[in-house]
Amino acid sequence: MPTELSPIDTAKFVAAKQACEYVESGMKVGLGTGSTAAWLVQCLGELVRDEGLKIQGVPTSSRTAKLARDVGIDVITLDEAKWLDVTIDGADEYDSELCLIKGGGGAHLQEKVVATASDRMIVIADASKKVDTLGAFPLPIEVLQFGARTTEELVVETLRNMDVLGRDVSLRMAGDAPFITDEGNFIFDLHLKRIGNPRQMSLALNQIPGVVENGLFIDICDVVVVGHASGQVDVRDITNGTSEVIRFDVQDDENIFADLAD
Ligand SMILES: O=C(CO)[C@H](O)[C@H](O)COP(=O)(O)O
Repeated sequence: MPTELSPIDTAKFVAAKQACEYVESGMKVGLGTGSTAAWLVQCLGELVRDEGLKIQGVPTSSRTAKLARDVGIDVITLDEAKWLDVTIDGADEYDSELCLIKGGGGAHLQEKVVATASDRMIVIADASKKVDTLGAFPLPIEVLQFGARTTEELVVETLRNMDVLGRDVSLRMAGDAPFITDEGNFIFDLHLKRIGNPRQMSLALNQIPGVVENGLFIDICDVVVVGHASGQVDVRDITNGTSEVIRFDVQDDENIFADLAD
């Protein structure tokens, strides 16, 4: 583990570190997927190993499950947990109402199931994820492999009536083959450029039978924790309308990064 991080990793790391404040011993914690969530899992692992934090983690992907086990977090399934105290995850975009686009890492189905089964969802992000209007990031939808081409036609048809600026649909690939999710499904990325009405979009997409779940998270996220390369972290909680600014001293590697050094 490097003790010096790039500006973007510093931003992700300080957001993840601050989000650990929401986690207490005895909690069941949803563990997100992606590069920002990976920092969170590492920070929590450190607290488990060195400070006796006792949590049970519910991962949102096979990747996160492996990382969580590797860092010493007690991993359980969502069915074992039934309900979670908090889920902490990254996002591809968030707007002022904390509506999100997720699924850039192909895990939004499990992420949405886990976040919805939690008392609180905390998003950790760098400042580049903030948008005025969702949609510049392609919206992922997870679809059944069965009849995927027909589902694509139905998606294209549905988009005709939507307030968007682009309507291209692409099958997500992993090299020469389609990307396959942990649930064995395909992902279509919808290149919409601007989503005028995310709520309507989410409902319309989920009505198509072959669509398993779309990557819009609406009324799910409670708090956003935004890290900056300077070490500043902005916390906004929409459940109580509070905002807070925290500053980590990123010059002092001993203080901030040493925990993570091998
Ligand atoms: O939704 C996700 C994975 O499905 C991620 O949270 C999202 O893609 C953000 O990833 P990163 O933290 O690497 O920017």
